[in-house]
Amino acid sequence: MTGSTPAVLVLEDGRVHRGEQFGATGTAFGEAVFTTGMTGYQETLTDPSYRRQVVVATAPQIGNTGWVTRTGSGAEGTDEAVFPASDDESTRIWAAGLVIRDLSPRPSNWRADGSLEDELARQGIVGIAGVDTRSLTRHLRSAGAMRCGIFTGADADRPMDELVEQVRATPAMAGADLMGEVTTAEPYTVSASAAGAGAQPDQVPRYRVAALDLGIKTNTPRMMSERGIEVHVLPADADIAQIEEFGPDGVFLSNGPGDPATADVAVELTREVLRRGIPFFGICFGNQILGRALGLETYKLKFGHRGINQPVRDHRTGRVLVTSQNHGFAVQAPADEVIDTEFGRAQVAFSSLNDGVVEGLECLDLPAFSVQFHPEAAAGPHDARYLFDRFCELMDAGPAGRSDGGSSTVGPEVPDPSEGVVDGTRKGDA
Ligand SMILES: NC(=O)CC[C@H](N)C(=O)O
Repeated sequence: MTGSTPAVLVLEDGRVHRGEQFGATGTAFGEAVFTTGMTGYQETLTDPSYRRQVVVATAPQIGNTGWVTRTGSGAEGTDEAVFPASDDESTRIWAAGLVIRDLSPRPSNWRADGSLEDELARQGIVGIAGVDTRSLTRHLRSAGAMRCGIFTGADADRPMDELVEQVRATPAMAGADLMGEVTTAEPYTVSASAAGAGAQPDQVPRYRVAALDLGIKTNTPRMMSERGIEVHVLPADADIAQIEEFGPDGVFLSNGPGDPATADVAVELTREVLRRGIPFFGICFGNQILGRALGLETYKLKFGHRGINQPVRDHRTGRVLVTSQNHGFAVQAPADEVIDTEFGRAQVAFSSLNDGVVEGLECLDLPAFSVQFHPEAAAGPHDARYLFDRFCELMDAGPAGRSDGGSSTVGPEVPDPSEGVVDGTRKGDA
């Protein structure tokens, strides 16, 4: 760390923290949000959901695990087998800036081939170290997440009113429509892994899924691939015709940045999926969109849930899961009652054990569910990975209303079956 360049973090309410610049020099603006993970900064920074957010790490020392970019072939019997993939959750850092207390003087991780500081500099991301992140976090908890700016070098000495004014001129997170900035330009396919769920090579893929990329993390298609799912990742503006084109067994909606209240197009698409009874799974932004498709509202949380140590209760099993989370908005729904929707009955299926916030939804008359937390768990505990298996079970049962049955417990009624309903067979089944 250079340590010689001053930097200042300025919040929109006028609070100021002075520190030292690290990573890139310059100016960064975004919503100041804190994350409680002790590890996992690489996955956090490269998660597209952090677009336009300045991440405050509550863990006091950051950088210890360096930066892991090298990818291996995964070939058995070689060193490469143990690091088949980098820890990046996308192709770049999306967070707008990073606020920490101490930067680790050098990484200590046999997998790392770079350092956090070098990577921030390389990607032009401004960091500030030497901040009392405990006091800052307490402030964000009581005052709420808010806009901020990091200014480095000579800018750090400019008159404070000017800096605060500059921060206040930046757009707020409420009302932000950001998924178009992070989604893939072109569709792509992640093939099913032959080893997936013990599948025989001639049974791969076991399922084909259309995944709408609202800011998808790399580990999500990977989790699906490992279960024998061929994942067709589509840009955020894909329509129902593009999805139906390849007759998927299921539709997936990813995590993503911004305010779910702006995601009208994805909400309408989800309603089309529900009308057709196609098995549906959503994560994070995808949960908020399913909520809205069912007629529920979303709202902004005061400071959100971020980190890899967030406790959640699975209402179906009573199990407590420690989960990875990153959300600033949530679905408004009654926790303990069945909700009547246009698409039949639905209910809250998961809730936060910290504050009771809705952490997941399920439809009772259609094969559709979603979670506000991150079962792909990158970086995070693996408690919730079984939810990908739950999605597979829904796909095994097939679409709601399928005439050849299946083992589904979901009701046979499809509220409004449209033409072109998928019949549960895959192209490869003929
Ligand atoms: N990780 C996500 O998908 C976040 C969803 C949404 N942008 C929120 O902050 O709540």
